[in-house]
Formats: sequence, structure tokens, C-alpha cells
Amino acid sequence: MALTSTFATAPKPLRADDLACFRGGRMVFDHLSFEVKPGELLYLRGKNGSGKSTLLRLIAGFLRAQGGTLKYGDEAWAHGDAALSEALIYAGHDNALKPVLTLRENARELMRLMTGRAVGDVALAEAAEVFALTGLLDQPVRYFSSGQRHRSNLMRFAYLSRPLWLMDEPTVGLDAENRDALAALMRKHLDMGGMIIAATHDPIGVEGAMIDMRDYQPEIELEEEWL
Ligand SMILES: Nc1ncnc2c1ncn2[C@@H]1O[C@H](COP(=O)(O)OP(=O)(O)OP(=O)(O)O)[C@@H](O)[C@H]1O
Repeated sequence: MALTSTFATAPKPLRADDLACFRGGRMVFDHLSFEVKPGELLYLRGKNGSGKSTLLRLIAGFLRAQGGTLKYGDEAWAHGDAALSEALIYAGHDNALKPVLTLRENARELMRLMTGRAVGDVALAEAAEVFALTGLLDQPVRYFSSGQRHRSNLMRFAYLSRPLWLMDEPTVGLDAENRDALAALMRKHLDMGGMIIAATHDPIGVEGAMIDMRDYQPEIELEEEWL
């Protein structure tokens, strides 16, 4: 499978200590600690609303923590820190594709925004091949099915060369063949020393550690649930 073989920045361990996040008028999680080292995958599991996406968005720098620390190697991983955010690729629930642009134009624009560089046609063709998108590269994204859009959104992992992947529900809407392609892409990334944090309700078939977000719900939430 095609994949860039070196990262733009060297992978370093990501370490969270005692993280807390307040969102939507409540404490979503607190006392959350973990470490992901180069070559490791961490799954985030838990019921709807338990804070999986919130944690990914916090690590990506879109949200602030109300407590605790995040460190990437020896450096503090602070909200909005551009230098550190250059180490990661994030793909959330909403795809970041512009419907009027073709898939190729979307990929070029994302590459330019994220790196200031142009993506080569060969790299793009190889990335499209990963999720069987070759025939769609020059089609406007507005004509894509939801699964095709989702695959197009995931395609960034195959042409941007960054060590830390943050994946929110990456299997949603994927058929069996593309799930296998996703698993192979993730394995390849880990084999190269990359790191992945993935929120998912479904088994992906790639070995990894797991955080159950229910273990980090503030006590008051649990008490309310038990009443
Ligand atoms: N944009 C937002 N503004 C305010 N609160 C939000 C927002 N998005 C989510 N929340 C709240 O944050 C909490 C955690 O939501 P989050 O989306 O992180 O859960 P999740 O575990 O990813 O859920 P799911 O499995 O449904 O994707 C929920 O209480 C939710 O209501």
C-alpha cells in the first residue's frame, strides 16, 4: 500500500495527566490520564455523550482543558500551539470537504492550508488508491455518497505525513472492503512509529489499548444516573 514513509516531524510520546474538560454546561470528564508512545494505538470507548469527541478536539487544540496537562515529548501541548499542532492530523464527524470542489482540489487546498506546500500528483494518486477513490478524484464532492465523502475525508491520512492521528468514528459508513483498507492504513502508520487515538463504537481489527470514558465521568454524573 502507498504511504509516505517518513514523518515531517519525529513522533514523540503524548502524555495526559489529570485532564478535566467542561463543556455544554457540565464537566464532561476529569482525572483523565494516559500515554501514547510511538507505534501505539489508543481507542476511546464509551456511550454517546461520554466525551470521546471532546477529548479528541481538546488534543487537536480546538478546546481548552479546565485542568491537567498534555505533553508531547518534553513540550507542553497548549491550546492553539501552532508548532505542536503540526504534528497531528484530525478527522472529525463532519467532513471538511468543499462540495463545489473536486476531490483533487479539496486535497490540494487542505495540503496547502496545513503545510503551505503543494501535494504532488503521484502522492495524491497513491492516497486515492488506498480508499478506492481514483475514479472520483476529478468529480465534484457534491455528487458523492455519504460513504464516498467519508472515505474522501479519511484520505488525508494517506497523503499528509504527520505522526499523530486523531480519528473520530473512522469506520462510520464504510463498507467491509474500505474497513479493511482503513485497518491496513492504520497498521502501516503504527509500524512506521506513528501514533493513533481513535474514538469508535465498532471494532476496527487493529490491536490497541483502550480508555473507557465512563471511568472518567465526574461522580455527580454517576450519582444522577443511579437515582
Ligand atoms: N458543540 C458543543 N457545545 C457544547 N457542548 C457540547 C458540544 N458538543 C458536545 N457537547 C457536549 O459535550 C459532552 C460530550 O460530547 P461528545 O461529543 O464529546 O461525546 P461522544 O462520546 O463523542 O459522543 P458520541 O458517541 O455521540 O459521538 C456531551 O454532554 C455533549 O452534550
